[in-house]
Parts: sequence; structure tokens; C-alpha cells
Amino acid sequence: MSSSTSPPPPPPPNAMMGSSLRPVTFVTGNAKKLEEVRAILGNSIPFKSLKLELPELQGEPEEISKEKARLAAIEVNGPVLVEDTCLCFNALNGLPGPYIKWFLQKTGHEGLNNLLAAYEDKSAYAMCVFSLALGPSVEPMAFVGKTQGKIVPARGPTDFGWDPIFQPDGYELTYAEMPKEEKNKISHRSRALAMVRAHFAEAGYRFQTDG
Ligand SMILES: Nc1ncnc2c1ncn2[C@H]1C[C@H](O)[C@@H](COP(=O)(O)OP(=O)(O)OP(=O)(O)O)O1
Ligand SMILES: [Mg+2]
Repeated sequence: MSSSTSPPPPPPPNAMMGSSLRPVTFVTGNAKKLEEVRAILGNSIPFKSLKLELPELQGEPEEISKEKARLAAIEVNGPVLVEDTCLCFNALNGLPGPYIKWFLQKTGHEGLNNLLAAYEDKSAYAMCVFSLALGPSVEPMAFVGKTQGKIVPARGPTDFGWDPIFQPDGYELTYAEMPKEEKNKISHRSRALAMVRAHFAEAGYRFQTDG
């Protein structure tokens, strides 16, 4: 197995089932993420986006993502979707994990490779946690997607973060070298979004027709 996903979250509280929702606002400060989410979701869920950099707690990835959703739902005062991405090195028991953004910024691709120089094991997984909050006072639901791979010296275009140093299992190409459609088929983000989409299909939320 080169990949895995976590089991689906519990169904939403009944209170939200009867009324219709405003379109879901995807809140992120990262334009590249938004681009991928649009490409993967297409028109399957009515959504709009808001560029906002939200504070992130320290801790376990699911909690960080859910807390971000709580903050976003208060900010938007409506249904929101947020995403948090982790890059986890097995030799380091999952670190840098949710702190990858800062490690990448401070040490670059080479520094990230150097972190593993002392270890034989270069395996890693990319993990994406989407959290959906239907409103400011509703407990967020988390959807987790993972893609297994390994850390390699950077190859390919450098326009999206750590994509050049992550080579998914079963491929000779890094995320950065792969055609976008190919990456979007197997990525941590598309796996998590498949679960988001399945949840929307199952829950049968009704959306207001004008935002
Ligand atoms: N393929 C990728 N998918 C997601 N993030 C990536 C990828 N490649 C590189 N990154 C970077 C972007 C960030 O530096 C870091 C993820 O941090 P994260 O907090 O999830 O994103 P972000 O802060 O850029 O946007 P947001 O506003 O949604 O939190 O990893
Ligand atoms: Mg962030």
C-alpha cells in the first residue's frame, strides 16, 4: 500500500440539516492551494474563497486544522472549509509535520534533506487535513488524506513549496515534476477532498442559490 486515508468523520449535527447553507468559504492565505482545490473540486461543491492568513496552534495536525476552522467560521460567520498541510519524516517520528512551512522558509530544500542526512530512512508522507465548520458554533469535522513517499534532493519547478523534494511511492517523479492532473489524482490533498466531497454527497446539504 502506498497510501491511506483515515475513516470518515461522524455525520453533522441534525440542527444543520433542515436549513439551507450559504456557499462554503474556503479560507486560505495560499494561492497555490486554492488553485489545486479548484482544480480538484470543480463544481461539485458551491464554494468561494477568502484570502486570510489565520493563526495556527501548535499540536496535532487535526487539532490545528479544526481550530483554524473555528476561527475562520467566526470571521466569515458562515460555513467554512480550511486546510492544513503537513510533511512528516518517519525518521523524525512525523516532524516537521505541521511546522513544515517554517522549516521550509528557514532551511530550504537542502536543509530539509540535510535533516535526514543522519538517517538511513528517507521515507515521508504528505498529509492534508481539511476541516469543515458549518457555522461559528458548530464543531468542525476533519477529513484526512495521506500520500506516502520519500524525501529526495530537489527536482523540478520550484513554484510550490516542498513539491520538488517529495517523491510519491510508485513514481520516479517528484510532485513538482509531475503534470498537475497526475499529481491531483494521487495527492494528499485530492484524497482528503474526495472525502469532503463524499461527505457533502451523503449529508445532502441544501445551498442557498445566491451567495
Ligand atoms: N504540495 C503542497 N501542498 C500544500 N502545501 C504545500 C505544498 N508544497 C508546499 N507547501 C507548503 C506551503 C506552506 O509553506 C506549507 C503548508 O503550510 P499551511 O499552513 O498548510 O499552508 P499556508 O500557511 O501556506 O496556507 P493557509 O493559509 O491555508 O494555512 O507547505
Ligand atoms: Mg498556514
